[in-house]
Amino acid sequence: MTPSARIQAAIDLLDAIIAAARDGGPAADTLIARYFKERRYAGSRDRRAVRDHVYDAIRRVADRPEAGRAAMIGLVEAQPELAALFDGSTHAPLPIEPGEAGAAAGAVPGWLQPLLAAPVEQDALLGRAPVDLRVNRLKATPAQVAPELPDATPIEGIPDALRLPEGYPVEQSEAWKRGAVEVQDAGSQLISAACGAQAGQTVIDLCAGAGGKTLALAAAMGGKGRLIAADTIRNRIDRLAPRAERAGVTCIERLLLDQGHEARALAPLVGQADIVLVDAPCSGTGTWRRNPEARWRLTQARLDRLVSEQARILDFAAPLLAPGGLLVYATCALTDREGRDQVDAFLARQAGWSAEPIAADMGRAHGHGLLLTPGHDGTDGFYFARLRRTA
Ligand SMILES: C[S@@+](CC[C@H](N)C(=O)[O-])C[C@H]1O[C@@H](n2cnc3c(N)ncnc32)[C@H](O)[C@@H]1O
Repeated sequence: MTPSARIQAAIDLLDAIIAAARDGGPAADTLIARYFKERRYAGSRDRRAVRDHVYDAIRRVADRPEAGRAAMIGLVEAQPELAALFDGSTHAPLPIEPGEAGAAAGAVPGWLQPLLAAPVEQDALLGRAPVDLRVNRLKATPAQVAPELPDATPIEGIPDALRLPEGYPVEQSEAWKRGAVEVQDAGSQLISAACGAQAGQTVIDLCAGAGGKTLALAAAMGGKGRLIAADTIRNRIDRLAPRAERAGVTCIERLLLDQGHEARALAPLVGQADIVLVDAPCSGTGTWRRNPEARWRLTQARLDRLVSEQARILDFAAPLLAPGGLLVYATCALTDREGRDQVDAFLARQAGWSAEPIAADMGRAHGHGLLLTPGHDGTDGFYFARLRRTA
């Protein structure tokens, strides 16, 4: 492909990504993979170059643009050398017309800016994320892993965390293959640690997804106790099985919940749990470093739905705790509605609960919980709180 044809390919892909973001279609990565599957003539350098153009354009624009061409012309402002590639030759985009505007640059969609927690450094939300690892204590110690991953550095404040540079192919390392390390953002590791899970306890990971935090909880429990990983999406929870096998974890029970009727499957667990982790579905505003197109998908209506779903999940989570038990509420969101205010509303709604301070060397206290941000902590953005059942 010529450099100009790569620009046109990026424009075509951006058109598809914009439509998918508007209509709830596939993720950008899926669309890019499909696009190249149908174009075998594109070599690996073409693919990399097109992908870089696409993601540079996505990162630069906060509000979903009208069209791929506007997004790419916007990128020309940041990368003026691209302007000459709009030359109208075969497979190339037409020249940029005088006065033809590109999409405006920005980090956070305008409507969302006032909703983000005040301490959030908004410009840092689109930075490049490193590869964070959690050393799996069931298989190794950080000291044992260090010689296998000489590029890894420790992360202060999180004893089992290591950090590698962005894009490091960790899955090719022996340490990863034998399950001695898991890829997990340092912020996620802090949330699992805040659960304080111990061997022999009954622990429920209520929104377990593919089990990133479940595996961390299992390691903290030394692989002993009752650990239930629940979710409403079967293929997410199914992905946990091979991950648990690689990590050497055998104590996990997987539980598929029926959306809207979760209490049925959870009934035998009422009053049983020492710890329940609610890692709730959320706007993902803290994960834009890895998923910048999420900004083009989020709407006020979707945020409203997420906020009420989080409250509903908290309400069916609460009865699962034994008296004295701990509910950890977490989101990878940085809006106060999903974090601080959600916790305040829970405490106001439910009698017999109190928030506990969180002892951590990272983050900032915010309301009853802790706020982690890319700008302040170098982690993905999270909000989490520890809520104790007192009665
Ligand atoms: C933020 S993700 C969890 C990520 C996961 N804990 C991890 O560490 O990798 C939220 C999860 O909540 C699940 N979820 C959504 N609605 C739910 C519900 N009503 N009950 C339980 N899980 C739900 C979603 O399917 C999704 O997997």
